[in-house]
Formats: sequence, C-alpha cells, structure tokens
Amino acid sequence: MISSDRMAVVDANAAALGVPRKQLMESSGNAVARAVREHVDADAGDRVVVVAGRGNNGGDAFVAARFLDEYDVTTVLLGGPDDIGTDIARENWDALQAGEYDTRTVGDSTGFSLPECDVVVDAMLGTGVTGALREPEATAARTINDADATVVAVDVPSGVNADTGEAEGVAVSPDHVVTFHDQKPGLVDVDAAVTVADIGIPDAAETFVERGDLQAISRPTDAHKGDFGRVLVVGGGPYTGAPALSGQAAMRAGADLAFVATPARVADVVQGYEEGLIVRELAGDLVLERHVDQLLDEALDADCVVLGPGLGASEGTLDAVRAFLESYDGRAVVDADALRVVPDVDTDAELLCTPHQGEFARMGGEPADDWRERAEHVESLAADLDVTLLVKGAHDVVSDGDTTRVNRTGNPGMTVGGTGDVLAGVCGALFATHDAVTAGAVGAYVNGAAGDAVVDDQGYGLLASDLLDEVPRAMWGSEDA
Ligand SMILES: NC(=O)C1=CN([C@@H]2O[C@H](COP(=O)(O)OP(=O)(O)OC[C@H]3O[C@@H](n4cnc5c(N)ncnc54)[C@H](O)[C@@H]3O)[C@@H](O)[C@H]2O)[C@H](O)CC1
Ligand SMILES: [K+]
Repeated sequence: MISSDRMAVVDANAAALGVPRKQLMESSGNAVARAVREHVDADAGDRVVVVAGRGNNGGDAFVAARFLDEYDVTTVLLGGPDDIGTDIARENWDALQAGEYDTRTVGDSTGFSLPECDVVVDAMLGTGVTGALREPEATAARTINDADATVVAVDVPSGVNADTGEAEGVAVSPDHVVTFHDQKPGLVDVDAAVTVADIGIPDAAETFVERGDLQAISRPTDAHKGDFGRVLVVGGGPYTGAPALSGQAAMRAGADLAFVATPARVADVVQGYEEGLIVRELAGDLVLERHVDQLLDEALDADCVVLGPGLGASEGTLDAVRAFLESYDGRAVVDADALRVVPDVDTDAELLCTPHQGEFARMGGEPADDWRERAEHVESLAADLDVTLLVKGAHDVVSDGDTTRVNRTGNPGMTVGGTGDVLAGVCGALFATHDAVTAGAVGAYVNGAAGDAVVDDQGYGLLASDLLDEVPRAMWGSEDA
C-alpha cells in the first residue's frame, strides 16, 4: 500500500536511478492494454474508446492505444492538444498523430458524446485530481457510467482520491482498475477488480534514500515562522563543540529555534560559537539528575530534543538521561553516550537513535559487514527496542522495525570527529516536523550530501563545521531535481 506522496517520491527516485518517468509511462500503458484485452472480443467486432485527460493519466492511455493496435480503438482527448500539461503525455499524443490513429478532441461539456463502444478506458484523471470533477470531465464521467460498456480505469477511477477513496462530486464507477506499482489506500473499498501492475520501478527506488526523498521536506511558499519547529539540544559538560554543532545543524536544517541546555561551566563557550543559539545554563560542570526537572520544563517548549552530544558517560550524567527519558513523552534524537541507557529505559518518548556500528553492537545489535545483512539486524533491533534506529556506516540503515531505508551519500572524509553531532542536529530539526523514519532517512542523506559537497570542493581534510554551510544547499538547493 502506498500513499500518493510516497509514490511521487519513489517515482522521482526511479528517475534519479536512471529510469525516467516516460519509461514508466510506457510500462503503465502496456499494463492498461493487457487489462483491456481481457475485456475485448475482437472477433465479435468489439470497440474500445479511450477517454483521456490532459495529465499523465491521459498519457498512460495514449500509450495503451498504441499497444491496442489490433483492435478498433478511438481516443478522445478532453481538451485541445495545446492543453496537454506534461511533455511526456504530449509526446505520446504526438505519436498517435504521427501514426494516424483515430483520435478526437473535445472542447467543452456540450461537445462530449461517447462513441459507440464495448469497452471504455477511463484515463481522465489519476493521482493529480483536486476537488470535484470539473467540466468536461464531470459530464464525461456521467456519460461513461450510463453507458452499457465495460469500464477499465487507469490508476484510479477518475474523480476518486487515491489516498482516501473519497470523491467530492461525481466519479467514474469502473469494472476494473489497473493501478501501478502498489495498491493505493483509496482503492481498497472500490467496487471493482483491481490489478496492481509492475511498471519496472526498481526496488532501489523504495529502499535507497535518493533525491526524490527531498520532496518530503520541500517548503510551501506560504510557510510561517513557527511551522518548522523548535529543537532543544541537551549536551555538553566534558565537551563544548558537540552541542554547539548539533544546535547549529538544527538551525541550518531549518528549525525555527535551537536551544542548547548545557552545564554552566561551558555555557559561554557554547554560546560563543553562534549567537543565534539560545543557551540555557544548568548549574555546575556536568548534566546531572538534579537538572532533570529544569530539562523537562525546557522540553515542554520543544518539538524535539537532541539528547547526548558531548554529555560524556559519567554515571551521574547517564542517570540524568535515564530519569529524563522516564518522564519525557515527546520526540527525541538520542546520540553518543546517551545511547547507553536506551536498551533498558522505560519511556513513553518516541526515539530516533543514531548509533555508529560500535554503539549499535553495544545496544544489542548484531554486527554485519554486508549492508543487506546489517539492514535485517537493524530492523530486528528497532522492533525489539520499539525505537527508530539510524545506524551509521558507508550505507546508513534507518529502520523502525517495519519500514527500512538505506542511505548512500557520504564519504570516508566524514569519519572525522563532530560529523555525528551535525547529523544529530539535522535529524532533530527534521524529527520536529516529520516522522522518525523520514527524519532519519532524509537526515542521513542531507548530512552525507553536505559532506560530499565539501569534499568535492576542497578534497579531504574536512571539518565537521564545514558541513554546516552545506546543509541548506543539500536540503533545498535542488528543489526542482
Ligand atoms: N509513478 C507513477 O505514479 C506514475 C504515474 N503515472 C500516471 O500519472 C498519473 C498522475 O499524473 P498527473 O499528471 O500528476 O495528474 P493527472 O493526470 O491525474 O491529472 C492532472 C490534470 O488534471 C487537472 N485536474 C486536476 N483536478 C481536476 C478536476 N477536479 N477536474 C478537472 N481537471 C482536474 C489538472 O489541472 C491537470 O491538468 C497517475 O495517476 C498515473 O496514471 C505515469 O504515467 C507513470 C508513473
Ligand atoms: K483514471
């Protein structure tokens, strides 16, 4: 089962992996033609009419018409050729013209009449529908429903929302739906046969985090301050750079505000790295149990807490982490030494844990050199602990025990100290406004892509702080990609 947002991501990932949408359209059209053949008796003189809209749903049907050469097929385009909205649909329309297929165009609803036929291919609208069907689609849908013909719908019945199954006005009632790649939630209750057609999207487009995944974080142009969340980093004591890097990374990754709760001994140093950080002092040299009430209070204003950067592993600090998690029920990225308490803590918080492979093993994970094997072990530990894991490596593995994604950006220059703190901060910003798997997957992709950009630019010898400048470009620099 796949949502239309996720389908769009997978589609863009397929293109990034060398399988462009026009190729998928060819497979879609072929699959539609196969389904249509099940319903046509050519010997009996059966006729097929394709009713196509101006988007890619129509484009699929232009392809289908080519694959149905041997039958009597008429293609009706709702609109003029200049109204076709995408290049690939237009190219397939042009191919029908060049091949002198039987095609017609319809200007408005009064011009629509369904040619005599036995099978109708409904390709007016697919996942691109918004709101109730307008004209001439609404009239066409009523005419199709009234006709005494078998109706094969392309992807989804026109007018039906693929995610909800709802129709805001009239919608086509098909006999058969040919949907692509995976079942859609909105088709489960449709009273028709549903065929799921494999259109050649590589598994890698689902498994690997690729450019298409950035669609999940694209920002609406009417966004407001406050839409992108507040992050609270709890870190520092023995170290100062780690919490500062995480806080700055959260800001670079688009958090509206980044707070850093850190021991008084290092608070000024942490503040000195970046004036935009809001530093909250905790009395003393280390984070300890006596700070937990103050931390829980600070966390009330945060959409996500990043727990761990530079905290150290002293017993008192780990007791504080444990006590914090026992009372906290929000979202937290857990990194570095704070990971030690995760396997046996009793918490209502939703955790995104970011161990490297040594920390993963210490948490109870089974090590494996082969990333496929490791992905299975990550999935099973995530399920056991009821957390989301992002296990860092040449292939980063993200899993909540159910959905598992693998990231391949990054390079050997990133083994230097501090890159994990940047990753934790980026994940904190993303987890403030997205689910844990999306935050971990996109966070790993962005952090690695930032590191790749730095190394492309200046070669090895990368500093963790170099990543900070590149994070925004890695996230939004290629929005049209
Ligand atoms: N990987 C894939 O998912 C693939 C999907 N394919 C097919 O592409 C369609 C989705 O195509 P898209 O161009 O995004 O949208 P539509 O064709 O569904 O519609 C866009 C078109 O419709 C107009 N419109 C929107 N709402 C209405 C309305 N209420 N009334 C009238 N007109 C409306 C809008 O203005 C646009 O012009 C998917 O379903 C698959 O069939 C690919 O071919 C293969 C890969
Ligand atoms: K359709």
